[in-house]
Amino acid sequence: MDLRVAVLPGDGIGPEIMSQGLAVMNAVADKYGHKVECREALCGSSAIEKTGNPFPDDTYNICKEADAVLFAAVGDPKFDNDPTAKVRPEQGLLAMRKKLGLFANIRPIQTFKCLLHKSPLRPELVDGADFVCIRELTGGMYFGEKYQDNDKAYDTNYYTRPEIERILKIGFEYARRRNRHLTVVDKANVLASSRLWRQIAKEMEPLYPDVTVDYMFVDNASMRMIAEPKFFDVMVTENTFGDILTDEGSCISGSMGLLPSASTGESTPVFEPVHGSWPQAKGQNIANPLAQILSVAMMFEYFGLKEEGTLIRKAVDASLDANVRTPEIQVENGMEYGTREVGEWIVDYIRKS
Ligand SMILES: NC(=O)c1ccc[n+]([C@@H]2O[C@H](COP(=O)([O-])OP(=O)(O)OC[C@H]3O[C@@H](n4cnc5c(N)ncnc54)[C@H](O)[C@@H]3O)[C@@H](O)[C@H]2O)c1
Ligand SMILES: CC(C)[C@H](C(=O)O)[C@@H](O)C(=O)O
Ligand SMILES: [Mg+2]
Repeated sequence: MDLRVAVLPGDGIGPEIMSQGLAVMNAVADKYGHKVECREALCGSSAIEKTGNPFPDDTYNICKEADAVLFAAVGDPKFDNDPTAKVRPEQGLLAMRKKLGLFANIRPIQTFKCLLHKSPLRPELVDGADFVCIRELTGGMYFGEKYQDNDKAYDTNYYTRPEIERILKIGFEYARRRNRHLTVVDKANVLASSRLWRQIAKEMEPLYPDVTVDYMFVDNASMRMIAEPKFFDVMVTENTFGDILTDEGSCISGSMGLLPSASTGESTPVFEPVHGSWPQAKGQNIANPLAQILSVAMMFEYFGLKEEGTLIRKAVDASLDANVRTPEIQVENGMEYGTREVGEWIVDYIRKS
């Protein structure tokens, strides 16, 4: 297969983890005879510095013309610490999602046997936990009308029926392909937007008689995820709740550096870690590259290249089993491996497989 991939390394640890993601992608492509053509583009803080725009038109065009986008992370403390800054790196990520129509963000939460004890939860609670959060990605408070002055500010949690229907459809269909259990997470006891979500979900239920649906308030869901993560199979929720719940989900897996995602919808899909640019770790070679590498696996799988994805997952499992791990999931008194070394080990494993 010929693939054109737009590469957006972004800020902070972004370029370091992206290098490893690309090395793995190229190793897999070589092995299976795929031709991958990469074009790198600016996004986030580095794009603001060079162009004044966190998602320049050139970047948009490169993404639009590509078959897939590999995105790392954006964000910089100079903006995080200045709430008055009007132009912000994260706007680049949001603009990319909106302009490409990427309304469905697929965030799998999985566990790795050898990392069970790295979770702050008891190993028997997390052992076997495996669910997918389908996060709505182009609506809600992130994109509703906003206002801010010195005395007041608001964000509007705006959703329309078509926006809700299309993401719920993805949730129902995902549940069908898994264990047929869908949890709709909302705050329908308080929010009008959530009540519309719940109303539409109930209307759609009869179309999927084989799927068991339950409705859970987001505060309860955040507790249940920790108390009984194996309860969940597929969860579908709005933009803000999905953002928060999936960071919480990393505690089930054992590290933020383990969660990949796929943002899909109307145009070029984007494959991106759930985590951010972790600016404190920039240049230290300590960031876990696995979220980025597993995002590459999701990219191959998206194009129907199942074996390629499986090989990456096998290589990742093998690296963890061999204790080739970044510091945050390192075994006690184990050898230290950096971002680069973990990536190189995985590339080597793929070449030798
Ligand atoms: N998708 C994105 O680009 C994205 C996502 C979240 C946050 N951000 C931005 O990133 C910046 C930092 O935000 P934050 O500190 O809230 O979130 P963050 O995800 O960057 O980091 C939070 C914590 O997660 C852990 N972590 C993150 N990535 C890791 C990795 N690869 N390996 C190991 N551990 C990892 C670290 O302990 C870190 O302190 C902010 O500017 C924020 O806006 C960007
Ligand atoms: C950086 C930020 C805009 C982004 C979001 O909130 O969607 C991030 O937290 C994520 O989870 O991808
Ligand atoms: Mg987030």
